[in-house]
Amino acid sequence: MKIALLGYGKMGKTIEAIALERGHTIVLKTSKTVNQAIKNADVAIDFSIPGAAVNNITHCINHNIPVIYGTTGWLDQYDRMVQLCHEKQGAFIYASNFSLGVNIFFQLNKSLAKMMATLKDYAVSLEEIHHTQKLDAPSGTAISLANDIIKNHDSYNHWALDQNQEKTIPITAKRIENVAGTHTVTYTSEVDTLEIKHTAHSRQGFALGAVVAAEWLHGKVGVFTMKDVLNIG
Ligand SMILES: NC(=O)C1=CN([C@@H]2O[C@H](COP(=O)(O)OP(=O)(O)OC[C@H]3O[C@@H](n4cnc5c(N)ncnc54)[C@H](O)[C@@H]3O)[C@@H](O)[C@H]2O)C=CC1
Ligand SMILES: O=C(O)C1=N[C@H](C(=O)O)C[C@H](O)C1
Repeated sequence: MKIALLGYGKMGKTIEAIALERGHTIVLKTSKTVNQAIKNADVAIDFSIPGAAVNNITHCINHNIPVIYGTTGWLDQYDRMVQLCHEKQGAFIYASNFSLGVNIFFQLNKSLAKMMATLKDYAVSLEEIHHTQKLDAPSGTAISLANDIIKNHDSYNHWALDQNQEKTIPITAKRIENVAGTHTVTYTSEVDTLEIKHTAHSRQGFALGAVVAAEWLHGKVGVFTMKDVLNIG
């Protein structure tokens, strides 16, 4: 496949190495506004900045290029981009986290939330830890985990960063040098604590997942998720 890399930073470079290993060609790598060279691509993979989301996705969809979208921190525009994709019969996958491990963790989190929903003595909280260059907080993955708890546990209807309020899942975001991404979901009662945790050892898992998603999306029309790609859940 001919791949356009939108965002050629830490993730863009890791994806490039994996894509080349898997026999793909990189026809465009940009860290600025998308340019005309994108017309030669079979698929675009975007790991850039939140402020570029609407422009980059719109540009790809208008040029009929399928989009793998990994950038986090722009979800207020998600429904608008989904609508555009349907209107133009494009192809689009957004995932807050493309790694296989986290997508299994998402399933565990949903099952655990269903089990804990009847156990009113336990209070849930989330913690995410990332490297110090990260622009958004809380992480996209933490937001996905919180939203999945809200859908499956009737004691909660909101999440909030660093706030303890009624019916609200508190999320703590820590920034520590060189941490690729750690997410912990904790249920605490008077008598004990129950925790599930995912620790990324590097960016390899995110990058491999994004390339696998691009291979899967090639030739398809519609809006999909990593659940479709991995056939889980
Ligand atoms: N969904 C997932 O699995 C993962 C998502 N991410 C997300 O990916 C994004 C990028 O992460 P990193 O590579 O660590 O950041 P980074 O800062 O290393 O790279 C971002 C790059 O995008 C460039 N850029 C700025 N404006 C642009 C534009 N308009 N078009 C294209 N590129 C532009 C920047 O110059 C920079 O080179 C973040 O939002 C992060 O949260 C990161 C890891 C995994
Ligand atoms: O910025 C990062 O690095 C990461 N961002 C994603 C997120 O916001 O959840 C995924 C991963 O945790 C790494």
